[in-house]
Order: sequence, then structure tokens, then C-alpha cells
Amino acid sequence: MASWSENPILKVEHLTMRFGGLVAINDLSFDVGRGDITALIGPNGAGKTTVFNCVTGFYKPTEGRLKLRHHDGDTYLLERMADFKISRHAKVARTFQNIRLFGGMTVLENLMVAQHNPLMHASAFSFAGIFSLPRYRHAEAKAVERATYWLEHVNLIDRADDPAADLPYGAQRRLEIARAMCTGPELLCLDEPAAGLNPRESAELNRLLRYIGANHETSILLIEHDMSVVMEISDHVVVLDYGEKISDGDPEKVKNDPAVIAAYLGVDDEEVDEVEEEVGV
Ligand SMILES: Nc1ncnc2c1ncn2[C@@H]1O[C@H](COP(=O)(O)OP(=O)(O)OP(=O)(O)O)[C@@H](O)[C@H]1O
Repeated sequence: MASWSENPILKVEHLTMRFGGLVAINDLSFDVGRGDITALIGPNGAGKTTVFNCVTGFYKPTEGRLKLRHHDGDTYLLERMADFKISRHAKVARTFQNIRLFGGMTVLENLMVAQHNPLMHASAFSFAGIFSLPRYRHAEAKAVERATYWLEHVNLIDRADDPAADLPYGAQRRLEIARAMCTGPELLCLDEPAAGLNPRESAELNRLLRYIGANHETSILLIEHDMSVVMEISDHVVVLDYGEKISDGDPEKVKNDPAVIAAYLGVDDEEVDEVEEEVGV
């Protein structure tokens, strides 16, 4: 049995999402393995972002179930939860296709804002914070420690006091991941993390994602168009086309799957043999 079936953190079961007459996702099922890097790929309009939006609670699925199980065994049915509860209680964090940092705030402040919930709690919703009581000071020190840890791991510690908007594009992408990691997620959803990166930045991103997978109890689900990134770092690849799953397996299996080649090259099933010959599979 595949590792992702043996120990899944997320089970997507019979997910369907309709927008009026348009079926964006149709009866989709797949598993995300605990500790794995799982890539969701497919041609434009295949439904990848819609899956992300269902997992993170931005959309309520028309049908289906999204079952998330933490490493301590706590289970959450995401399709029944409001989006803020999905991030806070189910511990699902995400980044977006377009960078959404607070550009006017410093790099460090961006990571402190991400830890707003525990800090507000520790401040008893301002009182303990205003009077700087020990429990608030302790929570604040912990938040700074966590932010510093991630700034070191994304190579941005030297830029901690600079406005986030002053960072180069690739560094902003890494800061977004650091910000998501500051929330201590069990599942990290990354929407096209390698988009717009140069080869050096892309290699740095790969290293960071592998580090997260190996050293933290965070599983990663990512959407990515850059096949070199997908093939290099993924443990598991799920391929969508027109809202349906057309392939699912390790990168090697998926890379050689005629249905995937056909979907990417936009040919009919009957032409697959021809295409395989052309690409030398
Ligand atoms: N809010 C919405 N209302 C109506 N249709 C939508 C909505 N969101 C997505 N769709 C449609 O659902 C289908 C899947 O879109 P989606 O953005 O999930 O695809 P994608 O695989 O992420 O594409 P891309 O790689 O281009 O980002 C598309 O036909 C899209 O137009």
C-alpha cells in the first residue's frame, strides 16, 4: 500500500464543487500522506486552486468530505468548519499565488502578526499586554524566538528590520512560507511557491521545503506548474484535468503516465501513443 494511504493526514473523499452549471471538481478522492510533500498538478483550469479553497475553507464544497487528522489523533471535518477555525484549530496554513505580505511592516513584524492569536490570548485581550504582565512577556518572547528561528531558516535574519516590500521577489516568497510556519501548521498549503523564481531561488525553496518536511510535524500540499520543482521534491503527485483525477502516484509513475502526457499536451486519448513516441517515453 502507498505510504500516503497508510498514514494520511488529509483524506479528500468524493469532493465535488459546482459553480452554477460549471463543475470545477467532480467526485475527486485522494490522500495526502503525513510528512510528505504532495503536489497537485494539472493544466490551467483543472481545478487545483478550487481544491485548495475547499481545504482552507474559502469555499464550502457542494459535496464530499475533507478529513484531517493531526499527529495526536484529533480529527477535523474541514467541510463543516469556518475558514478561521480551519486555520486556528485544524492548523491548516496557506500561501497564495500572489504574495500577500504586509509590505509596510518589517520582516519581523510580519511574523509577529502571524502569531496574533496566541499573543492576544496571553494578553487577556489587551489587559495583560498593556501592563506587561509576566505571562504576556513570556508569550511575546516565545513569539520572537519562533520568528527568529524561521528568519534564520529562510535566510532573512539580516533583513528582519527592513520593510517586507523592500525584499526581492524570491525573498518575499520565502517570508510568506516563514509566516505560515510561525502558526505551527500540521498542513501547509502552498499555491505555486516557485512561480517567478530564478533557478537559484528555486533551489533554495526546494531546500527549505525539504527541511520543513524532515524537521517539523508539517505535511505539505502544493500546487506547482514548474515540473522540475515537482519532480525533484514531491513524494506524491496527484494530477487533475477538468476537475477529475487522471493520475496519482510517485513522481516517476506520474511522469510516465500517458494520460498525464496527453492532458499536458492537450491531445485526445487516441493520440497518446503518438505523443509518447514523440516525447520518448
Ligand atoms: N468562484 C468561481 N466562480 C465560478 N467559476 C470558478 C470559480 N473559481 C473557479 N472557477 C472555475 O473552476 C474551474 C477551475 O478553476 P481553478 O482556478 O480551480 O483551476 P486551476 O487548476 O487552479 O487553474 P490555474 O492553473 O490556471 O490556476 C475553472 O473553469 C474556473 O473558471
